[in-house]
Amino acid sequence: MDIVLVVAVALIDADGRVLIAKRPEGKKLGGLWEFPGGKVDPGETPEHALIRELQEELGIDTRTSCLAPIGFASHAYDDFHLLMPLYVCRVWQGTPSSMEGQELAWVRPNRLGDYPMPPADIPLVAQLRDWV
Ligand SMILES: Nc1nc2c([nH]c(=O)n2[C@H]2C[C@H](O)[C@@H](COP(=O)(O)OP(=O)(O)OP(=O)(O)O)O2)c(=O)[nH]1
Repeated sequence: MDIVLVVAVALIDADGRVLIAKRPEGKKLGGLWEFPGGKVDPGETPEHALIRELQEELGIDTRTSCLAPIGFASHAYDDFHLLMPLYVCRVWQGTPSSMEGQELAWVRPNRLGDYPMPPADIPLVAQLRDWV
């Protein structure tokens, strides 16, 4: 089974809320809420992949020193094994807005359970709640 490396980030605003984005309907895991991020390209560091994804998806800029790793998901999907480090980030430039049409939501950590997320994310949400 291929291991796919995906990086994700919990952006946390001044009120302690976390940004999640809704995966488009019709796609794999469509309609579920996820942390911003995506696949790490060959030759790319996880941090640079995340900085790139944040520019592409949300139109914001951050840097490696503003990314703190807090845990990871290791989850067997039917067709691949997901390895996904989760970072938190509290400092960025710009205002996150949906560049790719995904619905966005700022959510208190204790309300994340109201938003259906991919199975890989469930243990990560618990780790995030402990951390925030
Ligand atoms: N960004 C992100 N991806 C997640 C999360 N949880 C989770 O299982 N994933 C999965 C969904 C996708 O299979 C993969 C992310 O890759 P991607 O963002 O490039 O995915 P995609 O669906 O656009 O691409 P693809 O799988 O259709 O090729 O990781 C999460 O919280 N954030």
